[in-house]
Amino acid sequence: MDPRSRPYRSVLYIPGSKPRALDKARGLPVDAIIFDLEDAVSADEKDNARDTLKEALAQGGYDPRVKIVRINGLETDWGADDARAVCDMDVDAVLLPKVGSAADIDALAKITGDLPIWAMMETPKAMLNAAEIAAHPLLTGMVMGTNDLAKELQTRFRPDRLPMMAGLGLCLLAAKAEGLVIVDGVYNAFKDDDGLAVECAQGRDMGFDGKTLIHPAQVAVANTAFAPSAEEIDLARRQIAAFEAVEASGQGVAVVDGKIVENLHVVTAREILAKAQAIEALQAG
Ligand SMILES: CC(C)(COP(=O)(O)OP(=O)(O)OC[C@H]1O[C@@H](n2cnc3c(N)ncnc32)[C@H](O)[C@@H]1OP(=O)(O)O)[C@@H](O)C(=O)NCCC(=O)NCCSC(=O)C[C@H](O)C(=O)O
Ligand SMILES: [Mg+2]
Repeated sequence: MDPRSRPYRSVLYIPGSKPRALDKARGLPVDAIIFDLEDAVSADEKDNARDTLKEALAQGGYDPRVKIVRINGLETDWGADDARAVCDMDVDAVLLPKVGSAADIDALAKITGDLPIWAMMETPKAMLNAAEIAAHPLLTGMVMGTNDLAKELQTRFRPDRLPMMAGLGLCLLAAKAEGLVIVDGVYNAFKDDDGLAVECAQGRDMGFDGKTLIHPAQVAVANTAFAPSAEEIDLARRQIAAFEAVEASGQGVAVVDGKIVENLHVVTAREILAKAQAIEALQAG
């Protein structure tokens, strides 16, 4: 199944150590959840968090959201135990932090077998090796780790994210070339809805499938930003209708709102409608 056939507008991190947040997530309208054992969990809590998460997932209540567990790196004291534990959890994928190369994905797959893998793209080495990481046969998704990337690049946080653009662009190219899901990094100021909306719009325009989030208050903004708008849906329908009409008369180019519509635009229009339908189905289900 094409991993991009499901919506990924909102992808919420939930600390695996927080039972209250794990419970809260059962009622949140997010498209996907990253159950976190890495940076949201302190060293003292790591082992307990693994057990707490295992219990929460066994209880269930998270479907139909996509369920992903972010483990600690395999070079840490906890990574291998996390990876073994994930094999016994009912999840869709395992997320490996600080991936540097395709060899890191191979090392995880030795433990997790054929479970789909997602990669945190958050180091300069990952940006430079994005193509080989994306081409790994078990990889189905990428998550931008913009906090770690900023740290490694020694950049300042800027609203336009100019210092990150090269890295974001390389990962987008790699993910799109391989048909992977790719979601944007988090927006740290979780009470600033306006700033979040600006960053979501930028990510959406660049081609990200959605945004990773750290707080329930961010969900609605991301869900709106990454869904096709009513205007986009209307335009897509009119483009398809106009193109089918000219095609029936033996021509290959239609004009809608003063702009040409060719076969390739119709492909995009159909993708927009399919995405809108997938979102509707998710909300209904
Ligand atoms: C940021 C927070 C520490 C704030 O927590 P808190 O003070 O508890 O917030 P609220 O009181 O406003 O919470 C209201 C209710 O919502 C629940 N809650 C809060 N956060 C979450 C969540 N992420 N998922 C589900 N539910 C959540 C609270 O439990 C309250 O519930 P209730 O009492 O029942 O009403 C906190 O939001 C937080 O810890 N967020 C997650 C932080 C995190 O995951 N960080 C790691 C990921 S970011 C990262 O690592 C990026 C990447 O690697 C990079 O490099 O960029
Ligand atoms: Mg990180």
